[in-house]
Amino acid sequence: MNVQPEKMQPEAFEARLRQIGAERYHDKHPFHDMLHSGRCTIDQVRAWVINRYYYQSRIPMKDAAFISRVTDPALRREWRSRIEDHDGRAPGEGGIARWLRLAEGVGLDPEYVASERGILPATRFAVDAYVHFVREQPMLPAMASSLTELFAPEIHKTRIAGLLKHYDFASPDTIAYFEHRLSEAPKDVAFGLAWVMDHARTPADQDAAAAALIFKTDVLWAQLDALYSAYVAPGRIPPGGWQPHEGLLA
Ligand SMILES: O=C(O)c1cc(C(=O)O)c2c(n1)C(=O)C(=O)c1cc(C(=O)O)[nH]c1-2
Repeated sequence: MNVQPEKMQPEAFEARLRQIGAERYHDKHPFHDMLHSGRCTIDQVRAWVINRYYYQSRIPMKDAAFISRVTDPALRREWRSRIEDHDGRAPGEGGIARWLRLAEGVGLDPEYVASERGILPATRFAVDAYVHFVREQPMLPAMASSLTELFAPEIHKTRIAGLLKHYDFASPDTIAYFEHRLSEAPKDVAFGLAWVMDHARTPADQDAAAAALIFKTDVLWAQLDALYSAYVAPGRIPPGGWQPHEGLLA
């Protein structure tokens, strides 16, 4: 006789999702250790800022892809604040503009950074995979893939403290991006988690949500692996990758 797998109770299911973060979130990546403890050179910080820009730039596109599939106006209304958080409501506002202020703070020309030149191939592949995932997968895994943000406030706090302590470029203005995320991310993820808990109605749904979260931790991890390989060890910058003298402020 076939034994049907049992649906996990809400507490156990949430614990399963949190365990994925505990084991796989990119706060454990050695590049983050270096960055937060002041062991990055300025060029390694610049490489991170340039590559991470690509992630930032694609987040509102993936949220727009998500919204484009939503039939419920209430869910669209809820989700669109994510796009506004990144794009702002006027030029110069929002997360992308704040990221470009960080770019300037580390001595990079924001126009160079926004041009997306010098992005590592693996960064592009990983980030594009996230956008495609959200565009193509069923709504439940698409939503669940954003739940890495459950773990983001802790890393943002560590980053704010670490950057302010160790790097001359760090000031409340240059790192304002992270301060804003401290209030934006918990609001988004509280909604996303409640929605996933509510809509994961079968064991297969729960498995799909967990797999989506694992996929997303891979998206984040792969970006840091690419950065580490190009700019830390072995220090092999792939063709087209940013070269440390490029894109600097005059
Ligand atoms: O600095 C980080 O470690 C980090 C991680 C993540 C994440 O967990 O995906 C996001 C962010 N930052 C972030 O700033 C952000 O706007 C964001 C949006 C999303 C998403 O999946 O919708 N993740 C993240």
